[in-house]
Amino acid sequence: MKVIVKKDQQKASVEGYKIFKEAVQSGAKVFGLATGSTPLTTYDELVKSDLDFSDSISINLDEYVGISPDNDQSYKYFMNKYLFSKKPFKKSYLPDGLAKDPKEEIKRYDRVIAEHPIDLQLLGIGRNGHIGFNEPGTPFDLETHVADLTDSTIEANARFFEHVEDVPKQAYSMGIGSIMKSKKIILEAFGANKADAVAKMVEGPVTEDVPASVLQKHPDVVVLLDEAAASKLSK
Ligand SMILES: N[C@@H]1[C@@H](O)[C@H](O)[C@@H](COP(=O)(O)O)O[C@@H]1O
Repeated sequence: MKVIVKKDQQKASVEGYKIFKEAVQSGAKVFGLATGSTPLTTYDELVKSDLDFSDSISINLDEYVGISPDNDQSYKYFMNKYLFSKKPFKKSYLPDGLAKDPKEEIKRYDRVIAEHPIDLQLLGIGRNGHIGFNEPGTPFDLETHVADLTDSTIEANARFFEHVEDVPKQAYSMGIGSIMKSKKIILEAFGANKADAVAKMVEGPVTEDVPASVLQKHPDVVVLLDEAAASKLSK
């Protein structure tokens, strides 16, 4: 794992942008994308740039179950608002939160990922070390699945909803098995409330209790941090 610490989120996001640029220049065509507040500033950098994704594919990590794409809390809505409307891709894939048959939807999404191997995957991290919606205890070899969100994730995401009861309890998530097949991975984490998860991910044992710790086993991961998120690393 290569760990890069910058003074603040803005400066770290410029590094994120540079990694996207290098990937584009070396022919990357499939980008794995994430939602949450963390990647927003990196998306801003992409939007400002002259990078062209009109011949590229994006595949998002996850989507809430039971939420329609035009609900402003859906991840589809989020991606359209912050990235796709300003920087279009040839084709953008997300799980369909309203799919009638979840088993079929899981198969469909696994096919999408298999047909479009991810060149560069962008990740955030949850306070409990989750990536995508792979919560603690999720087997490392799992592919797309419906995840039950933990109470801490529901609480963390409640800030985007009017009431905590409105936060969906389940989500489709790309599995760790698929994430680990990405050629290159950037994990971004900003703010003091991510410092524990970051220290466990980088310096702790590789364990399903801290899903992001699996990244220690991937050959090409860049961890981009601000100083607050790096504050519990030993060096
Ligand atoms: N499924 C998403 C994750 O992909 C994201 O990394 C995490 C952290 O979000 P934030 O970046 O807002 O802290 O939240 C959600 O649970």
